Parts: sequence; structure tokens; C-alpha cells
Amino acid sequence: MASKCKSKSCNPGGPGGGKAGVADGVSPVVVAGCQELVLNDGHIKQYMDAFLENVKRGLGKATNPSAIVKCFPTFVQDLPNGTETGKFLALDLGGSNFRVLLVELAGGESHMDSKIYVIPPSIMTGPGEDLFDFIAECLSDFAVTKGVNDQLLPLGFTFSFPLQQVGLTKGILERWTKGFNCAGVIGKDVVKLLEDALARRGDVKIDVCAVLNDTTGTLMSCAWKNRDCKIGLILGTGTNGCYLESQANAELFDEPDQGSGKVIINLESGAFGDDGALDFCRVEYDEIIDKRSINPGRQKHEKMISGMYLGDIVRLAALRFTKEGVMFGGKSSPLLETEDKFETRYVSEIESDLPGVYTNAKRICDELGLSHAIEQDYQNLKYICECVSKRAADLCSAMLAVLMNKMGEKKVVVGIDGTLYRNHPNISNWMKQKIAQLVNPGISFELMLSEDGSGRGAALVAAVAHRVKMENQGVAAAAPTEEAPAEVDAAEEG
Ligand SMILES: Nc1ncnc2c1ncn2[C@@H]1O[C@H](COP(=O)(O)OP(=O)(O)OP(=O)(O)O)[C@@H](O)[C@H]1O
Repeated sequence: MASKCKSKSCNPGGPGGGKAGVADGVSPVVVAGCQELVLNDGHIKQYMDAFLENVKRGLGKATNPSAIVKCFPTFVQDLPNGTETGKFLALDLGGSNFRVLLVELAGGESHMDSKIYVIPPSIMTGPGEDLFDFIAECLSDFAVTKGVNDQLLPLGFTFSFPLQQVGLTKGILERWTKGFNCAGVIGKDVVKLLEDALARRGDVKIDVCAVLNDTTGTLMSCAWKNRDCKIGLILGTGTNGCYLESQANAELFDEPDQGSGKVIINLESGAFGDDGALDFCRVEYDEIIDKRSINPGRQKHEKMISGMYLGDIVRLAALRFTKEGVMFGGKSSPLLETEDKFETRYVSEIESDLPGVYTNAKRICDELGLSHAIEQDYQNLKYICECVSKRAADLCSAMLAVLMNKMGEKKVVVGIDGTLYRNHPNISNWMKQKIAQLVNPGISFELMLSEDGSGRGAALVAAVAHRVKMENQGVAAAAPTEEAPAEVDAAEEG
């Protein structure tokens, strides 16, 4: 685990990048105690070397079986070209909610209707058959509500868990993450499980054209808007990345070159560090969170970065300083002592308080039973939040810089999706600054917030597959396009 930083490049100013004033007013003991969360230049270099090495191991045929960052080829070789047309269904499973979408593409425009279904915790950790029956039931409900249950629509299935893809419509679950643990799914083809569940019902006609991860969906969705998009990143419940790699470097991908010479690689970067590669910058809080998780020893990178964990890292740090008598007058509360009660949205809210104003911090302390907090506590708490989220931003930046340097493209747009990235007040700016320091000269980049990576992206993968299939058959590429019903739960234009 991380030792106290002694190098010259250590950043005593904390998350502000050493600028004077950032830690002003914060208790010196808290600043010193948070130092282990601050990544210095040496840490970043060590991370970048290790991550590049991991990606190369994942891509290599001989090294992949023992690789930690699995670099699964997605079988997606063609980015959208804007001519995709028709009506498509998309499923999005990968977090606490399950979403069904009806996406209509026409002339570079998209229209989406969607409905969110909350997954009961009993389904998230119950038998796999129950999960797929639940998905089929939601899809049937949606198709009937939208009046498309009698049409054979192409469907893109976003399944955001580590999948070893064997084809565009065949993906074997490698392991569960993000709180899911359904029995009997690991090692099986999730498209087949979905088709079996649909067959058990027999009331909806679906043509599953593609299974993909939400990072791939995000990349595709953003590439549809901006052709320079070649990297996808998720910062939501979990974290993961994907990028467009030369087919020649993707040794696991044996398919014939379709002309693009490229394939999207789903990194499964959340697992980086599972072999100890990140121990040099992991701290006690990371260890506690990992040990008590439902997947100990797995997804160590994700556990330092994503929305499922950041709030609890802050809670553990605040609890430590309280026990040391430095915060909250040494008096904690039952909620501060309870895991996951400090939500990651609190981190965004506390960091959104303007300098010297602690409206959100006070409200959150009150909610957590810490109404005895004083202004010094709010200042300390905000500093802890900044250190934890800056560390996450730095790790993501270093990862993206490795990919950009490896790809060697002059201009790269990164499509990013996830509530953490979307709502956090600082992460986006911190990432822009840090990546600019880390990329090779001559590379320009842009971070692009995805409008709906997992929905439109899944439909686009299905649409591109449909277009390529039709082009190969010499048929105009159009899926069914009847009017969508007027009543919608959520409608977005893109
Ligand atoms: N205001 C906020 N600021 C930061 N994080 C937030 C905020 N609101 C919710 N979150 C976090 O965002 C996460 C959910 O993000 P999102 O809905 O993008 O993920 P998901 O689709 O469920 O899963 P994933 O995108 O990882 O596959 C939760 O972990 C939650 O703690």
C-alpha cells in the first residue's frame, strides 16, 4: 500500500495541484493525513507504465489468459457514418436500473423513448434465470406500451459487465461486478439467456443484433456526433474504458478485416490493479472497502474511482479524523459509522459549495446526525472530498493519456458517460488539465459528455450491423420506421 510521499514532486497543496490557498483553513492534521491520497508525478508515471504494460498483455494472444486488463475485442469494427436509419430497440443493464429504449434514427437525427425499471435487490443477487425473466418481462411491457410488440425490431443489448465476446451477438459473462451476483450466469452466453427468457414468454419478437458494453455504446453514440471519437469512458456506478485499436494489434480478434482495419477493444479497466499493480497508491480505506465488498480482491481500480465507492472512501477518512479527535469534536454519529451512508452525490454537493460557503456541507452533516459540526469541520470535509475525487480524476486521466499516446492519433475525442462525471463539479476540468500534461506533444483531445451512451449507442451498434448486413446483400439499409406512439415515459431528441 501507499507510503507517505517523500519525493520532490509530492504535492503538499492537495487537490488544487499545489496552488496556494487550496488547503487554506483546513486543519494541518487533515492535510497531512490526506497526503497519501495525493498522486505525485512519480505515482502517475508508475501508473502509466503499468497500465500500458497491462494493455499490451491483454491484447497479446499468448499473454491474454493471465492478463488482468482483459482487452476484450468487441467485434464492433465500423463506427456509425450517419446514414443509419430505422427503428431499433435497446436494452441497458449495468447498474441499479434497467432501461428499455426505442430509438429511431433518420438523417443524422435520433429520437428516443425509454422507460426505466428498478431492479429489486433480490433479483440482483438471485438466480440468473429470474434476472433474465425480469428483463424479458420489462421488454414485453415496454414493447406493448409502445405498440411495437408485433414488429421484428433489431435490438442492441448493453450488458455492462465483463463479457468475453465470441461474436457480435455472443458474449460470455466472465464475472459479476457492481453489486450483482446472479447464480448460473458466469461462463454462459447472455444473449442466449435473454433469447431463452423471451422464448419462455413467447409474446415479443426480437432480433438481437448486438451485445455490447456501455463503454462501447458511449463511444458509438459520441462517434455518431463526432467522427474523431475513438475512446469511450464510463464514470458511473462502475468505471471502464474502450478504444479503437488496429486489428493487427488485437491478436485475439481473428475475424477477417472488414475494411476499417480496426476493432473496438473493451478494456475492462476496472480490474487494473487486481494483481497488486496499484498497491503503491492504494490506502487503508481502499483495503477496507475491498475486503467487505461482494467481490474482494477484484475491481481494485474501479473501487478507487467510481460512484459506488467514492462516498464511502470519504466517509472512512472523515471517520478516521473524528476518531483521532480532529473532526466533529471527536464525536461521530451512527450514520457516519455505517457503510455506504455517505453517498457519492454528497461528494459532488459538498464540492459545489462556493468558497467560504458551506450550505451543502451543513445540510449533509445534519442529515448524517452531525449537527454539532462547526465551520472547521465543513472545511475539512470539503478538503477530504476534493482529495478523494481528484485522485479518481488523476487515475482516469493517466489511463486516457496512455491510450492516446498508444493510439498516436493527432486528434482524439473521448466520449464519456456516467452520473459521477456528469454531476461532479470538478472532475471534468481536473481531467482536462491533467491529460494535457500527460499526452505526447502534437496530440489534441476533447472530452465529450455522452447524451445517452448506453441507449443510442446500443441502437447504433445494432444499426451499423444491420447497415453492413444490408450493404453486403445489396439492399438499402433501413429497419422498420412506423411512427412511434404518442404516449412516452421519456423522450429525447439527439
Ligand atoms: N450528484 C452525483 N454526483 C456524483 N455521483 C453521483 C451523483 N448522483 C449519483 N451518483 C453516483 O452515480 C452512480 C450511478 O451512476 P450511473 O447511473 O451513471 O451508473 P449505472 O448506469 O448504474 O452504472 P454504470 O454506468 O457504471 O454501468 C452511483 O454510484 C451514484 O453514487
